[in-house]
Amino acid sequence: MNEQSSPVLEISSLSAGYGRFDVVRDIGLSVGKGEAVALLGPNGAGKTTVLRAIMGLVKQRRGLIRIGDTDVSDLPTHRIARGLAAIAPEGRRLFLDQSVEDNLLLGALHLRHDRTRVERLLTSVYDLFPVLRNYRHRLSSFLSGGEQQMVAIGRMLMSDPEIMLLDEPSVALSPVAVDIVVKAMLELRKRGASLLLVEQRIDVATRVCDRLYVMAHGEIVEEMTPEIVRSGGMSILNKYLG
Ligand SMILES: Nc1ncnc2c1ncn2[C@@H]1O[C@H](COP(=O)(O)OP(=O)(O)OP(=O)(O)O)[C@@H](O)[C@H]1O
Repeated sequence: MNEQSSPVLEISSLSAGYGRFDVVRDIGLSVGKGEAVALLGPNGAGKTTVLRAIMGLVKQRRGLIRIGDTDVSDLPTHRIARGLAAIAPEGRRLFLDQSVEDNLLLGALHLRHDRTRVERLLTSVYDLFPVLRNYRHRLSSFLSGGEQQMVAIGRMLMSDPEIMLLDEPSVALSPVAVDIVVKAMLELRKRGASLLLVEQRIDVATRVCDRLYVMAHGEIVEEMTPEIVRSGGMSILNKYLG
């Protein structure tokens, strides 16, 4: 993390899970303002659960989650989604029977009384993904997987959040679409966004992020930088990722 900036997201001693079971335990991590951080790990390690806990989507959670100056540990999802955190979830979760623009506007529901701001945000999404401007009135079901991922990222941007959470945005996409998504994340970084990216692809995580946390069996087991990965850390990552 950039030493000068105070973290935009700070998690300490987080345990969370479903039913009676904690699937993540004693998680501590931070994301600085303007920083991009990756959560890597094998299937079932608990990465998505950490993102869901930040959004308040996992009922059973203990520990501290702070976004900016706000303790969100006990806040309901609809409060967190009002500009504190937003997620581009695994599987995208679009309303496929709705147009591209209607899906985007769903991200800005809490801003609907500020039409100027909503228009500005829409413009910024269409500048990031120009193809969506052409498809704005098209049903989302007619889009390719890559285009649907753009809508999911765009919907996240529409809430103008302090921290953006992306859950495996590269999964099941063509190489060309992965490249577009990576370039979009790099552009978001240029715009000053703070990102927490769940990834299985080490190449995507190292291209986009300043730091990488590795999760296994519900715990954070390593923290490294892309430089460390490139200078020998790959063998450590392979131990966990297979
Ligand atoms: N809604 C749920 N109810 C019960 N258990 C769940 C639920 N969602 C996830 N789990 C379990 O929690 C554990 C962690 O899942 P999670 O989705 O957080 O892992 P992940 O690291 O994101 O993996 P993947 O890459 O496969 O998505 C898994 O054992 C999973 O089966």
